[in-house]
Amino acid sequence: AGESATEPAPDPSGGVVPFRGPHQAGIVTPAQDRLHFVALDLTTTDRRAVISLLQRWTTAAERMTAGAEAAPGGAVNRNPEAPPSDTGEALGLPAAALTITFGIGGSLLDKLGIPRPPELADLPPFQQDQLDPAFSGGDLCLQACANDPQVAVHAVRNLVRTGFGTTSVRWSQLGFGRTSSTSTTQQTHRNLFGFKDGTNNLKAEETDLLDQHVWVPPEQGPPWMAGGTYLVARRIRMHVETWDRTSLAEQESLTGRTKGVGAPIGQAQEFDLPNLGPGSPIGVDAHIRLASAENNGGAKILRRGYNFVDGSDGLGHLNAGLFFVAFMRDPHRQFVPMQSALARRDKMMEYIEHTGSAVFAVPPGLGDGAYWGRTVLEG
Ligand SMILES: C=CC1=C(C)c2cc3[nH]c(cc4nc(cc5[nH]c(cc1n2)c(C)c5CCC(=O)O)C(CCC(=O)O)=C4C)c(C)c3C=C
Ligand SMILES: [Fe+2]
Repeated sequence: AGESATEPAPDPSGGVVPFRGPHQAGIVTPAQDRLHFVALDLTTTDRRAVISLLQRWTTAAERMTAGAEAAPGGAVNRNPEAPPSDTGEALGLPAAALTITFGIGGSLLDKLGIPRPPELADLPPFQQDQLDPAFSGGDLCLQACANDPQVAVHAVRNLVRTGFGTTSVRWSQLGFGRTSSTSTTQQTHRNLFGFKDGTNNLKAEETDLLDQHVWVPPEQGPPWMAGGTYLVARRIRMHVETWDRTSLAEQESLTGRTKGVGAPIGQAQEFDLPNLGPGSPIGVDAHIRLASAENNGGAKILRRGYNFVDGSDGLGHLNAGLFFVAFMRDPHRQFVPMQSALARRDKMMEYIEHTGSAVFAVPPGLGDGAYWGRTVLEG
């Protein structure tokens, strides 16, 4: 009985996700368990230096997503008198479904004299924003997701290291538990309020809806964004201690869903459709009503966020929350109305605080031989 010794054991870490394709990986890829997100600023405006970095980043990222070291020679097989070309902490670890998604901030385009697409205009301020510049903006971003935190951190660390002299880290965020499902094959995980999060998300299998809400069509422009998407990141602190003193009934009514099953209030099962029409048992200020497509002119987004706990705040509270990441065709027609409605009316706002914000253009996926940003920088 049992498995034969010669049978390869299934790779529980998720294997290798293809790096090249029509869209970048890490968007509709089934959400991995861990995140390391970094925003960087250019330290030069020399376009050739930026192109050279993006070429080296692409090569290193493609290697690492395949489970290889960042550069040939790696951690131990090169000149012992020189620093190793890979930092080494992922030696012997599988690829763990690592994806690295690359994004460009409006500020990078300004610095290099490239016109910003209107979708990349700065977000307006929202009521109750408590944004910290130390957690906002950035010329470039790299989103590394994997099923092993060491693999995600290794990827970001080696890319940051490669960028030395051309970029510097502006801010970074670790996430430890996905709060979104991006495929119907995945179970819904829970956020730090204890609720299933990601139930009514766009899913990889809904290709028509992705074309409608996520992927930039060629006619939208600019040409270098066709097949790409825009990423909105919000670092949202959650006051979990206050939430934990709130009754279950109040928690469910604020959310608009039950805590156990995750069903819309008034329904029995998680994936039952919410009744938002006349006589609805879901409150007028419930989170899922305010964020729904019905309340936002039909707008939907692909959420791909992560829980975080960044230690404590020195005042006896966890510095915990949701690192909200979402992909969409146009932040101003999708995220902005949603967040405006939530900031104005969502009673959940009493328990949360938006402390960081950034928007990035995520160009389409790469064909053979192409490097990140080529079509933007070479015209
Ligand atoms: C502007 C967009 C959104 C922000 C910011 C946001 C923050 C946020 N959300 C939760 C918890 C839940 N959100 C849920 C659903 C949901 N949230 C958004 C958008 C934002 N959330 C949307 C579009 C939806 C789907 C609405 C619908 O049509 O049903 C849910 C319910 C489960 C689910 O469908 O995912 C929970 C729970 C927190 C805690 C939070 C900030 C910290
Ligand atoms: Fe939400």
